[in-house]
Amino acid sequence: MTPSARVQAAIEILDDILAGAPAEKALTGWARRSRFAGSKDRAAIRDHVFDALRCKRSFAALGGAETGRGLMLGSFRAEGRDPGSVFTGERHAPDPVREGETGHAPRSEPERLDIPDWLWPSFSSSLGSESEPVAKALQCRAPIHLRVNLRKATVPDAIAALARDGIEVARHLACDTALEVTSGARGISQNSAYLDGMVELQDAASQAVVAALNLAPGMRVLDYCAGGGGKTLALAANEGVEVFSHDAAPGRMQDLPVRANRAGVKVTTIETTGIARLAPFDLVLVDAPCSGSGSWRRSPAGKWALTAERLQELTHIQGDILAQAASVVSASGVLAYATCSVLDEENGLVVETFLQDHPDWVEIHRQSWLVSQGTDGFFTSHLTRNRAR
Ligand SMILES: C[S@@+](CC[C@H](N)C(=O)[O-])C[C@H]1O[C@@H](n2cnc3c(N)ncnc32)[C@H](O)[C@@H]1O
Repeated sequence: MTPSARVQAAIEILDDILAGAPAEKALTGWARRSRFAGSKDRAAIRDHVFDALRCKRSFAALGGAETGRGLMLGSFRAEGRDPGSVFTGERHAPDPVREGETGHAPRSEPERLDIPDWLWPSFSSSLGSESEPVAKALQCRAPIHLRVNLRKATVPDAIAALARDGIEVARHLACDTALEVTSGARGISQNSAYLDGMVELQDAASQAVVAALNLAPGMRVLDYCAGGGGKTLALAANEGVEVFSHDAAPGRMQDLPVRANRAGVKVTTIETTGIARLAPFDLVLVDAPCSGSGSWRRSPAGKWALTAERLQELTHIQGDILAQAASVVSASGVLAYATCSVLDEENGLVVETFLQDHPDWVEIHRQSWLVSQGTDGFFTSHLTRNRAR
């Protein structure tokens, strides 16, 4: 496909997404209908679509309309490129730029930084002087990070194995096990280091949340909101730690046995009704459902789908889960709360509400990771009972 045809395809897919289709579904639907497109075409079109979704407000302003065409026009103008070279009207190319499709420069801070107006006060008060750098980082593509599974390889061995298959990486400062892919990223899931369980795809801050837990052999640990099991596997990579995984939607953990097997670790999956029988646990990790605002680079549609009502609902859910999970922590154990959100409402404020409602608990550790520092945005807080100190 020509560069122009790829842009035209992105315009059509963006129109589907703007009409309500989930991004992945719109992309796969287009690929199914367009068998002529090769893997490089599909990858380039995907990049166009996700770049436009990350910058939907500012591109719509620059392109003059919140349509697929407006967003793609805006993307050219944002880069200082003349859209005329691609919007030619030739075969498979978008129509030439029409009079009136002039657009305008973003007129406000949140429009320039691609944050919804309603969220800007909360976003900027949560992040203070980091608001602009974080919002700008959320406009860009996310790096690809790997976690070295220390059960299967040392970090230098994993780096060498990846290099043999043409994947170059650099160590990431956020965590000892974290690597950032610097070239060859597209081959990762077919790579032998990945297939042999030496490395897992996982954001460096997500790894650092687990590394910040003082895990020691003999501990019994419950991952209360395990989801697909990314943190479960990072927990289980610690020798001698017994790991249980739970999720209110057990179907989300369906791939976990296969992933654990590949990683060479043991994980026991439990239903909600089984938790009380196995309690108490030395450590309960609550990686709570949240806005995902720290990972909007990866899932940009979430930035535009979030509403004030949903945010408030999430804070209630987070508080409820934290209270449930606290009841299965041993007397001297730790309750670790985590979100991939950058918003105070979902982070410090949830912890403070919990501590007000549970005066026998205290916070012993709090840490945040900023999107502007090269990871997803993450927050964690470690809580324990007063008498345990
Ligand atoms: C942020 S995701 C977890 C991501 C996962 N820990 C990982 O590292 O890949 C939050 C998870 O919480 C689960 N969840 C929602 N409500 C819950 C509840 N009341 N109890 C336990 N899990 C819940 C969701 O099904 C979702 O899988």
